[in-house]
Amino acid sequence: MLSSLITSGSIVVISLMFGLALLVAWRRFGLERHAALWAGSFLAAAVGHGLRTAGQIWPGQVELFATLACHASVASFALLAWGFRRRASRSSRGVMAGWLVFTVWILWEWIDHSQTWRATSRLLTATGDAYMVGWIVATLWHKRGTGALARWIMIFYGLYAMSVGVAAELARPGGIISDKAFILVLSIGTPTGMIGTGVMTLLIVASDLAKGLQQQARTDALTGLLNRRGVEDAIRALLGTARKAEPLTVVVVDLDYFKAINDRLGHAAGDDVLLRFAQHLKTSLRAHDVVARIGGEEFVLLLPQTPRADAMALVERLRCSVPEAFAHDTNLERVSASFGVTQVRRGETFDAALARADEALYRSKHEGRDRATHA
Ligand SMILES: Nc1nc2c(ncn2[C@@H]2O[C@H](COP(=O)(O)OP(=O)(O)OP(=O)(O)O)[C@@H](O)[C@H]2O)c(=O)[nH]1
Repeated sequence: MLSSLITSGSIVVISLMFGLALLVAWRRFGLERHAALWAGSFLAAAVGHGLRTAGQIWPGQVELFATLACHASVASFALLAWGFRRRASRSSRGVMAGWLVFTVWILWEWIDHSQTWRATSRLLTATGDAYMVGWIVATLWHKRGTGALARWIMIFYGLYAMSVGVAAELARPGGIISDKAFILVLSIGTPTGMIGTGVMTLLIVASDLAKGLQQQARTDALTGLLNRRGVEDAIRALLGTARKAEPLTVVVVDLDYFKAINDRLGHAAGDDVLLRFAQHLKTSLRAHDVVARIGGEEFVLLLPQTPRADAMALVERLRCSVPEAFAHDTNLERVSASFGVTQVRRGETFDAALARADEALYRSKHEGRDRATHA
């Protein structure tokens, strides 16, 4: 009695700790809703195992507590699966439908209260848990990294849920194993599965946070384009192909007399022009071209597989389209941009190519702006 109280009490503490850790992470770091659902999953598990513990303390109510614990277990797995579906932006209808079916079914067994209701409820709970794990594994099936680790942990958890179902079946009154043996399976498997899942969800949360920060570090906050660090990463990937003799063009673009826009209309209007200009660049280029903002009103374009003649034709079209893009805005005088264009040479660093493109841009500015120069 004491040892089983200690076991179920420890499971309550473990699930509470993971639930609270996820809840705090969700609130503190402004995480997406799936983290809250996972926190809910562990808190529901804590409630479920709390009810089991309560059943041991008040044996008179053991059946009521046991059936409520079955509901809490299915709810816990359903919330976990719901979190995974949400994180992957996939529909949770299958999870919800399963949750409803198993809840009603377990409730029905309780109301029916046949001789075998308890064993059947246990079997239903284990099947419901395994069904939810099935959704999680299916959601993670093609994921790499932490997704692959999570998939394996969940496969083991699913196998464990199934073994609980089998044990429940074998422990039916008159079955070949005792109720004690069934409880033993639960006491070993549940804390193991709980710790595995808890560590896994926290790892996923940490890895999502790290990815978000990396993304932020590479992104320009105003325009959402890549920033200087982002473009350096992009060029590193592209230079590999440029070395294989595919022409890679670097273009530096700078808005003309931008200071005058700021001075006349204010900084917010200047920001709006930068944002619209960024969108114009993005929509004017091909999907595999790279657009980045590396300074105040200075942008960089990387045009892979684009030889000099094609690059100059493209840049010329772009240059002519800039005043048109702002023509409808009566507050603005003619908006134009200057361009410096160059090809990345074999074995050359990005900084060297950028410096040459900058020199070409300087010449465009010096020769009257609203023009493109190749270097
Ligand atoms: N609104 C806004 N202005 C910025 C931002 N970053 C830099 N600037 C402003 O951009 C202006 C750039 O001015 P200059 O370097 O003289 O360039 P310009 O007026 O465009 O002149 P040319 O480039 O020679 O044609 C400065 O007034 C900066 O304060 C920004 O994020 N938002």
